[in-house]
Amino acid sequence: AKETEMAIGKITPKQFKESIIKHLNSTFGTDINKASKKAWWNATSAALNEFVYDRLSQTQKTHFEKDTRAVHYFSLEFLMGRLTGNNLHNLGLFETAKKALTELDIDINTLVDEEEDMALGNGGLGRLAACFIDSLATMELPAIGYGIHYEHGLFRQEFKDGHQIERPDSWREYGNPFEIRRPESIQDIPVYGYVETKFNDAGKVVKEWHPGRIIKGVPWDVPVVGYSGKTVNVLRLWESRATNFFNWDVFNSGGYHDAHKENVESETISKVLYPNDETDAGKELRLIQQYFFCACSLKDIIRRYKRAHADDWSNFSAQVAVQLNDTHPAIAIPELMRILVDRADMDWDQAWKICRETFSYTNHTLLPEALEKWSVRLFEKVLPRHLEIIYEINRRFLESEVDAKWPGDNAIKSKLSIIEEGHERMVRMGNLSVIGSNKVNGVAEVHSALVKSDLFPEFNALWTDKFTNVTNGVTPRRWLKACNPALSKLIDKTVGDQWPTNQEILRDLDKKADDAKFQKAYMDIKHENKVALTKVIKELTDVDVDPSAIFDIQIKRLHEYKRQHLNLLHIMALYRRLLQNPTMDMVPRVFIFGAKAAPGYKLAKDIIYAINKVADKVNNDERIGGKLKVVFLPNYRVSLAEKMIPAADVSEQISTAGKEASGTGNMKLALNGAITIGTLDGANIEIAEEVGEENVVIFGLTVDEVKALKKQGYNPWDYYYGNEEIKAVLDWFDTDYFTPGKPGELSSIKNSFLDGGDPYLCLADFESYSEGQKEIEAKYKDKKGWARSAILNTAYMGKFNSDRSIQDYVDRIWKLKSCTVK
Ligand SMILES: CCc1ccc([C@H](C)CC(=O)N[C@@H]2O[C@H](CO)[C@@H](O)[C@H](O)[C@H]2O)cc1
Repeated sequence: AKETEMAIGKITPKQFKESIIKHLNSTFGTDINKASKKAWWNATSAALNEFVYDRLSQTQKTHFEKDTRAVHYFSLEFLMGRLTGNNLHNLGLFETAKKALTELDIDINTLVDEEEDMALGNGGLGRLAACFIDSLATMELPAIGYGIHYEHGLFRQEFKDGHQIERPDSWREYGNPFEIRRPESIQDIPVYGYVETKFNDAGKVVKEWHPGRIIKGVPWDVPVVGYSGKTVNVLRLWESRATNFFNWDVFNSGGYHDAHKENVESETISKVLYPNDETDAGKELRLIQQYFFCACSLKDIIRRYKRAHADDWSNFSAQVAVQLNDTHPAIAIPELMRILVDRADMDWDQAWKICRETFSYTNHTLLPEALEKWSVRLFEKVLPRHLEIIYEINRRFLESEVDAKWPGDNAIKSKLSIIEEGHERMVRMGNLSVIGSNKVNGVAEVHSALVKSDLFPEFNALWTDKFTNVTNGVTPRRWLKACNPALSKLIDKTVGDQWPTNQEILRDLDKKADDAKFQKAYMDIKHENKVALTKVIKELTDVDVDPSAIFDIQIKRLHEYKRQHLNLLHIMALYRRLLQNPTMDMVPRVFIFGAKAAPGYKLAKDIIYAINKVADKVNNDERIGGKLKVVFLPNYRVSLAEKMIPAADVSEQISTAGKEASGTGNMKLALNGAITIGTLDGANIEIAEEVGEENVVIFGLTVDEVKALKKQGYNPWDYYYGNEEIKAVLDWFDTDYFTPGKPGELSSIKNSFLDGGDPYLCLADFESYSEGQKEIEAKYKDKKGWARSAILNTAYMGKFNSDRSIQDYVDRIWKLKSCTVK
């Protein structure tokens, strides 16, 4: 350990260079003169892994020796992005590697661009999981992330004539230096089949599940390097493989394909990530994905527990906490019950007690279409024994706990029941998660309040202290230290370099908020980052933008409730005002978008097309003198966000109030000095509280006003006929102005606002939004005032550090202790 400590801190660029060359030669069998950039990246990663693996085994050894209680973060998504840069920074080796590579005439920034994103997630939920495991390791908390080792992550997005085209992701094509295959920990997972009811010789009913197929689960470990490299935890991702490699009997009887069929089907389980964000597809394979990784993970946890506790289950929930990242892993609850009751022959009540003490559940969305419900029929087919266990959990819950509080009240019972009656009986994974967990939390104060008042009011009445809030956060290591090195260095010089693990230190920057010298240094860095982004924009879209214009950025998944189409309406209104008055005094503005739409989400794809068509027209319209530019960067992902966020002046957080559970992009953009224009939704409310009303621009209806307007009946036509600008802009969609020769190609957008009922109240918020944008313009013109606000946003983002979120989980839910790894 001593030499590693020493080695990490003390290795010289020269020694690191030699290590890179050694790995190039001996690990990758490549000669220095023939090495490709990919080879240099692999060799550099191998050189840094020497330190990672050492700390990894140190950490595991220590946790085992101290038999530490640990949290297990169950998530179907981990949106990790790239790891080379992050791991170098967290090991304190980035500058060393930079110098070593420079001596090899390699620019570290181009080298890290060789790495494919580990895009094993859709958006907020998946990225939050990645930030959380970074914080858990940095805070030296024993933790394991559990998920699926998808062969193909989130699709690659290309634009063809402005339309989104999906291409398969192949992150592992060139191998991945940051994963270790662990064949010694393979698990066998049963699915399908039927349940036999038997009586054991004590006359007790025993349930025997005869599975129709066994799937092999192969774990891949991705080291999670904490900042300062003391603790290296694990992210264990399960790959599905077929058990019997080849069914010779079927083959010999001439059925080659059938012989192989089973294999193919088993392997498809971890083949690809479902690209739906906030919309439940309800596909059989998705349910099997959920069960597969939960069953593998629980078996893995129990194997580790038994090493220290054999068959004494009494300490299980004291040693093991499992966090359910939304309802996607909720099947873990009946799976643990099956293991305890059917396999460990435990009586129901004791087993149920252990379950509830072990599991806790985080809700990330209120959208009805995102709440998972599986048909009883499908459950019967895929997981017959689990269905029985769910029925029993439900029966005991309704008959004891619900009836105790609401005797004979069937209405309440049907509301709280895990089973939704009706022509197609459904299993409500949200209700199961609440019933089977000791704690339920939302991800921002307003969201957690709505989870109690709107989503689970009866459960809240039944178990008030079960519900809590943990406002999201983001890791300042990736989202400031690594992605904005120039600003990091300025901060180091100003308040010292301990802020990556103690972000409250940034608060002291507020003393410099009005300091002209510091303002200049701070805004010069913003400008440099904008210049860098103009190059990326040119490379990806061939559009030239002026780095002195306002960079107004909206980056997130494409969804109606996030209202990228409200942003587009305002852009079209601005464009129209400019056409009517080209000399209009307007600070040049570049509206920058990044967003993927779920492949099956038509209107979302239409909105992407519309933004691209409007962009083409506006960007090539001489009459407006380049005052307005619109840019849609393709294939928005973590590594692109790291290039866009440091260059942002304005952060668009314009969701309909009550719809965005929290948001985390809002935190990253504010941390990097962007001024938020947003609604009082999700964490925007807490950001405004922390940075001060004068350092953000709030507009639009509040949560309660949205509810009131919906209640009284919202008619978007009133705004169409009531606001001439809205009418003109909407009518523009019907013409072929933006789609020459193809009138009406964009009409689906207009229709969604009118006939479609404008469900997310874009027209109702348009005027307030437009006023908000004028306020942004006015603020930007006051250079000193703007610089002050930007600096204060960076200074006051301490609350939104994922370390603070994790500390809240530790204090309120997990009751975990940190463990120093010598
Ligand atoms: C069943 C399909 C599906 C897939 C993913 C999801 C996620 C819960 C969607 C998601 O990513 N939600 C986002 O979670 C972030 C982290 O808490 C929040 O900051 C965002 O507001 C929320 O939209 C729902 C439904």
